[in-house]
Order: sequence, then C-alpha cells, then structure tokens
Amino acid sequence: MAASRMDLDGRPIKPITICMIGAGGFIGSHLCEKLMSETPHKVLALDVYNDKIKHLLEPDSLPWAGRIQFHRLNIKHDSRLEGLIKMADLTINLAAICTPADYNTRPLDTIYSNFIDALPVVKYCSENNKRLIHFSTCEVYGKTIQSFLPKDSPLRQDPAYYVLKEDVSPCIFGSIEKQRWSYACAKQLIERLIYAEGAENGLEFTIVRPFNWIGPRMDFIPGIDGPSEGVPRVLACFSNNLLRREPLKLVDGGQSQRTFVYIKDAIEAVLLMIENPGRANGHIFNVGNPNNEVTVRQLAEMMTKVYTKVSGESALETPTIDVSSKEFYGEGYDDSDKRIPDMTIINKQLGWNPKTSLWDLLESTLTYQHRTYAEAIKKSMAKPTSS
Ligand SMILES: NC(=O)c1ccc[n+]([C@@H]2O[C@H](COP(=O)([O-])OP(=O)(O)OC[C@H]3O[C@@H](n4cnc5c(N)ncnc54)[C@H](O)[C@@H]3O)[C@@H](O)[C@H]2O)c1
Ligand SMILES: O=c1ccn([C@@H]2O[C@H](COP(=O)(O)OP(=O)(O)O[C@H]3OC[C@@H](O)[C@H](O)[C@H]3O)[C@@H](O)[C@H]2O)c(=O)[nH]1
Repeated sequence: MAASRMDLDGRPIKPITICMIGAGGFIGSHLCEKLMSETPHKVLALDVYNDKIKHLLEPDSLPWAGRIQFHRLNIKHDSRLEGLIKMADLTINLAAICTPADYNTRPLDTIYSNFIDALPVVKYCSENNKRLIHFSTCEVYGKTIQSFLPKDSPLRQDPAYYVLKEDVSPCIFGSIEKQRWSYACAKQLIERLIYAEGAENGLEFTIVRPFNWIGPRMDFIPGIDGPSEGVPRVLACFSNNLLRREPLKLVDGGQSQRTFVYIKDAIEAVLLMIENPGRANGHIFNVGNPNNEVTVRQLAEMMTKVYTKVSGESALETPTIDVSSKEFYGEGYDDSDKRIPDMTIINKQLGWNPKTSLWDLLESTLTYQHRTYAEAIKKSMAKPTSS
C-alpha cells in the first residue's frame, strides 16, 4: 500500500517523521488516525493528555505499532522539545487554548498559550531548518467589513464585503476591553512571526486557518469527560443539551453565522499539505466548507432534528432558549458575525474541496455522541445530588 502512494505531481511519497504537538486533542486525534491507517509516516505525538489517541497507542498488536510514540509533555517548560523537533522532518503545532469561553475569562493564559508558548516551536524549527505546519484560526479575520455597513446598504449583498480571503481580507477585531479578541490577536501575531521567519530566515512553513471543523471527539461533555462548569465549543454545548434533554442556549439570539466542515474532510486537506511541501510551503490556507453556512439558531434546529432521528427520542417542547452573551460567557465577550472561507488558494495549490453536507456530518457526529455519552449521562442524572 504505502510504497505506491504518489504526491500531486506524480512523485512517490517518502515516509517521514512528524513531531505533532497537541496530538492528543480533537484535530490531532483525527490526524494521527489518518496517518496511521493510510500512510507510512511516523508520529512523535506530544501532549499533556492522550485519552483521545489511546486507541492508537494500545495494544502493541496494532498494525501501526512502532510508528506512533506518545510523549507526555507540556511545551511551556520541557527541555525535551527541541530534541523531538530535531528528530522529525516536519513539526505540526496544534497546541493551544482554543475555546471561546476562555478568551475573555482567562486572557493571560490564552495569549501565553497561543503566542508565547508557540515561540520556541517556531524558533527551533527555524534554527534547525525543519518544516513547520502551524495551526492558526479563521478568527484572525475577526469581523466582516459587511458588519460595519448600514443595515439597508445594497453593498451587504456583495461577497467582496464578507467572503474571507487569505491575501486580501483585513483582520478586524473589537476594542481591547473586548477580551474575546485576545485569542485572535495572539494567533495573528504568531502568524506574522512565522511569516517573517520565512521571509528573513528561510523557514519553510504552512499556516492553516481552520473554519469550524467539527466531528466526534470534539472538546468534552461537561460533567462526563470534562468539568461540570466548563463551556466547550458550540457542537459540544448543543450535544450536551440534547443528551440531557434541556433547551439549547442561543447566545444573543443565535444570529451569528458559521460555516461548518466535517473533520474527516478537513484532515484530507492537512494530509495534502504534509505530502506536498512544494505546493504548501509559504502559504496560508483557509480550510472550511463555504457551502455549509447556517446561523447558530439554524444549527440548533438542525441538530435537534438530527438528534431526534439518531436517538429515537421525541423532540423537546421548548427546544431553544435565548441567553445574553454576558450571562453565558461573561464580560468582554464579542463575536464574529459571519465566516465564509474563500477557497481559491487551497483549490489552486492542493485541488482540495470539502465533500460532506452539514446534515450528513451532524448525523454521523450525533450518532457518535449518542453512542458514547447517552448511558453515562443517564447514570449521572439518576444519581442523588448528595452522593
Ligand atoms: N477545531 C477547530 O475548528 C479549530 C478552529 C480554528 C483553529 N483551531 C486550531 O487548531 C488547533 C487544534 O485545535 P483542536 O480543536 O484540536 O483543539 P484541542 O483543544 O482539542 O487540542 C489542542 C491540544 O493541545 C494540547 N495542548 C495545549 N497546550 C499544550 C501545552 N502547553 N503542551 C502540550 N500540549 C498542549 C491540549 O492538551 C489539546 O490536546 C488549535 O491551535 C486551534 O487554535 C481549531
Ligand atoms: O451553547 C452555545 C455555544 C455557543 N454559541 C454560539 O455559537 C457560535 C459558535 O461558537 P463556538 O464555541 O463554536 O466558537 P466560535 O465559532 O465563535 O469560535 C471558534 O472558532 C474557531 C476556533 O479558533 C475556535 O475553535 C473557536 O474560537 C458563537 O456565536 C457562540 O456565541 C451558542 O449560541 N450557544
């Protein structure tokens, strides 16, 4: 299988070693799975946790045993980091605090995690002439130009004012007291630093801007495999509400728009970047699905319908409730109004396009959520509160 794999230019793909930082997270777990099952590459998997990749590490009889090695470490303070980067041909950095509930409540941790902690990774790659694929975010675009136009302006219909292009769109954040933007701003600065390392010191880099990748293993279900008071990203929030048969909370009316892409489609794009360095180096790529746009309210309605189908349970009489962002996220929250990725660069360089519709990706994801969590939730809800 492995020997006959070709890159986009018809050249055989040589096996490489990848140092993957944050490999134990949502995206990392899917990327490790893909690399183990479909490629001959080796992975040095670095993270503080490994629960989401346990199934790839044990038992020793797995077909890829020996090709994936877990190193439990915190990149904030671990002298093994440079050695591991040196052992690999390519470093992929996924490590970050990346849940919006943290951006305004833990802004220092957010800025340190997304900027300061990533600095040594960039430095070690640059100094040792190692290629880097760094995970940034669609949040670097901030708000659209459209959101500043008068409500009745005909320009609002013009995609030039809302479609987000890597090499054209400005990055528009709120004021400093809107601490929501601490994450986007830290990600923007690390992008600029990586770009400058490329320009001044010849670092070979690729920057990925994910647009709401969703699927199994994303975040946690509060009170089951994460803290009861924790607030994950919207897929896990709404899954939790559906599993507990409680109304889905729509922040500020659920009017914000998002495009969601299935994690398995997005991972195909990352694999193309890994295996086609000549086409990926020096580029910043939007990775999303422009065809899967919904408001958060529409997402809630669709998830409710899909969950009813996959669980066989009846729908709630009150499926959603409105909640203010101040109540839900606290002071300093702000929001991106709309996120449609322009696909020109990734189409041209890698010929990649997403395939899965929103309904289909929710069906497979909510089937997973139901199978994984429904029993545990029932048990936890049946327990008397005093015990
Ligand atoms: N999922 C998305 O849609 C999305 C969207 C935009 C950007 N991103 C970016 O993609 C990357 C991965 O996101 P994800 O959704 O998989 O998040 P995730 O939280 O599931 O994964 C991040 C992983 O990094 C690890 N990590 C964090 N700090 C670390 C440290 N100091 N040392 C070692 N490990 C550390 C965490 O333990 C976690 O396993 C992040 O950089 C995020 O900003 C993701
Ligand atoms: O229970 C909820 C949770 C979330 N929401 C809303 O749903 C929308 C999406 O929220 P998410 O938590 O998924 O996060 P966002 O899309 O705002 O940001 C994400 O985007 C890209 C990445 O960098 C990060 O993973 C994260 O910052 C927001 O408008 C939020 O206010 C609800 O209405 N109810």
